Amino acid sequence: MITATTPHTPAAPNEPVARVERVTKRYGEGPGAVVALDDVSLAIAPGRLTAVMGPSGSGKSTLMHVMAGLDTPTSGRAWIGGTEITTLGDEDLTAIRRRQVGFVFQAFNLVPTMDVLGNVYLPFELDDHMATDQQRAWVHQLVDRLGLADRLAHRPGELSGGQQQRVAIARALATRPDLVLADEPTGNLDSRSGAEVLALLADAADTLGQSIVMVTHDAAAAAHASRVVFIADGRLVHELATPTRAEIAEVMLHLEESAAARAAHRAAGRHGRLGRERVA
Ligand SMILES: Nc1ncnc2c1ncn2[C@@H]1O[C@H](COP(=O)(O)OP(=O)(O)OP(=O)(O)O)[C@@H](O)[C@H]1O
Repeated sequence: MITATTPHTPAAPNEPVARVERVTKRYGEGPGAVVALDDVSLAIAPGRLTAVMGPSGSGKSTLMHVMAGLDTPTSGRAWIGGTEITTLGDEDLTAIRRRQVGFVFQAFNLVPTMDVLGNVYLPFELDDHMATDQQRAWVHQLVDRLGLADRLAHRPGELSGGQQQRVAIARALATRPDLVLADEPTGNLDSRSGAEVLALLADAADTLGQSIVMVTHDAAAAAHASRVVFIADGRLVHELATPTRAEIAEVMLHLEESAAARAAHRAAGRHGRLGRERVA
């Protein structure tokens, strides 16, 4: 078990570490516009692993991007900790992201020319400050716990996919951010490495109090979460607390069937219109 030695100022107890309120995101204008998020409100409680699930194209990545301040909503508001990010300029937004948010991506996104330690220390460098002694001690605990201690001088190309993702997790946790956002973190891993990575993320939430939001298609991955929220057609439609894999799979099956039925219905409408236009 890791014990944190780095002083950390967490979000106020029981206050959400991130929140969106009545967020809508529309791409394009007129009849071709796509509503990726439709009046979504969600608060992320501290110290938990929260999974966001939904059929393809349901708005999961858009939600994550709005929560991280990587994308601005068409309407509605978003907060990281106590700071409203929807009103911030680019510079302040970048600073908040660097200090308060860690990212884990499907494709690892490590710097190929840097070794493991260089990659893990990157958030400090990007934020233009040297890690303090306490932060260094913390990083060393992390790399130990993540099983990377004997790989510190290796470059990403010399590591397995699972090891690369563990480096990405160490990097995301290094600054003890308020929130870690993980986008399909096991999407490029075999099931054994994927299960290891998920156990590490769940452990980071359980034993370090790290707040993590993970977007995933995979019911087995989401079953590591203490809360699973489901999104369909840009709306939050359901949520489960500490669900089993079977319970998650059942909800997903239902949502995917509904999404397929809606798509078929829309396609039939389009064909009907086209047919009528041809006859006219
Ligand atoms: N930049 C964009 N321009 C236009 N439409 C977009 C853009 N980004 C996303 N969309 C549309 O918004 C909707 C939601 O997309 P999003 O990527 O958030 O879904 P998702 O649930 O993450 O999908 P997947 O699971 O397939 O990655 C989709 O219909 C998508 O085509």
